[in-house]
Amino acid sequence: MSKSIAIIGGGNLGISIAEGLLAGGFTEASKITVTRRNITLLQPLQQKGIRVTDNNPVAAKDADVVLLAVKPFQVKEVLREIAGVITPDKIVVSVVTGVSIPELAAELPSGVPVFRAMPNTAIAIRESMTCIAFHKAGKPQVDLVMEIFTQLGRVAMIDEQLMDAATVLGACGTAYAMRYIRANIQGGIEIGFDAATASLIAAQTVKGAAELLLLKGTHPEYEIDKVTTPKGCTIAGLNEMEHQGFSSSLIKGISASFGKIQKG
Ligand SMILES: NC(=O)C1=CN([C@@H]2O[C@H](COP(=O)(O)OP(=O)(O)OC[C@H]3O[C@@H](n4cnc5c(N)ncnc54)[C@H](OP(=O)(O)O)[C@@H]3O)[C@@H](O)[C@H]2O)C=CC1
Ligand SMILES: O=C(O)[C@@H]1CCC=N1
Repeated sequence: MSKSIAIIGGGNLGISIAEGLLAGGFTEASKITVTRRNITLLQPLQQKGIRVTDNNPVAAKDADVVLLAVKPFQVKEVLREIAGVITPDKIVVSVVTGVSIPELAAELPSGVPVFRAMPNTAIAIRESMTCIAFHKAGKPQVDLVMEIFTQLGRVAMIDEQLMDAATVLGACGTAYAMRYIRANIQGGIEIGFDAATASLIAAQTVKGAAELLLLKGTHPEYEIDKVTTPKGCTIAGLNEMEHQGFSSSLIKGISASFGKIQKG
């Protein structure tokens, strides 16, 4: 029998997860419930057969898996609201940034398995990178959470202490990649393409480069060596990018995002 899942907080990420779960066939639409206070914004999900409500305890009571996708400052209030219906046979999964498993578990009855997962918005098309951490969960619960997220992209099991780093590299990373692609589009237009053609070339080129690494397991520099003809245009462009601080600016940006999470 397929599992039921309640997504508490149907915003950007909550909706993306619901869409991904539906597309992946994890469970039928009627077994997915999404909550938020302003449920009119969930109508597109409702039209797909997903249940929507503003009643968190009712949604959580009916679910095998309760997935928390509210903003960090909202999560404790939500947990207090649903704690009474969370029994140890349920699994709680939080995608909330910067709230630790002990902080989440402190608001719940003892014995409830608590997971943190850090996906990104590509979960809507089942191409997420999701890092997962847990304390004190049994194999069946771990297997179920893995099953959910492997349908939605790739998964890495990590120590919870790396969750902030995972947030930066995996979740913020989608925005960094978009900015890189946008810059390519801007450059592409400057050298002659219309915006639509530049967008297609930039996005598919980045996708192909990523697939080379994922499918072949090679190092980026190995693939770069194959593109850089001696005295050619690729190395001229790459070196100019590095003179302008390309890699350094990315590393500093990643570090700034990480610092921001750790400050709270
Ligand atoms: N966006 C991303 O790429 C990623 C986000 N995250 C984390 O996921 C979480 C959600 O982020 P994101 O989706 O971007 O944020 P959003 O603000 O888009 O979504 C949060 C949702 O929670 C709902 N909400 C607020 N209070 C309640 C409540 N009491 N009961 C039910 N629903 C409630 C809000 O709707 P309403 O006001 O109508 O109730 C809103 O739709 C955050 O903690 C974020 O750090 C993690 C990884 C990636
Ligand atoms: O920007 C943020 O704080 C959240 C965390 C990861 C993606 N969005």
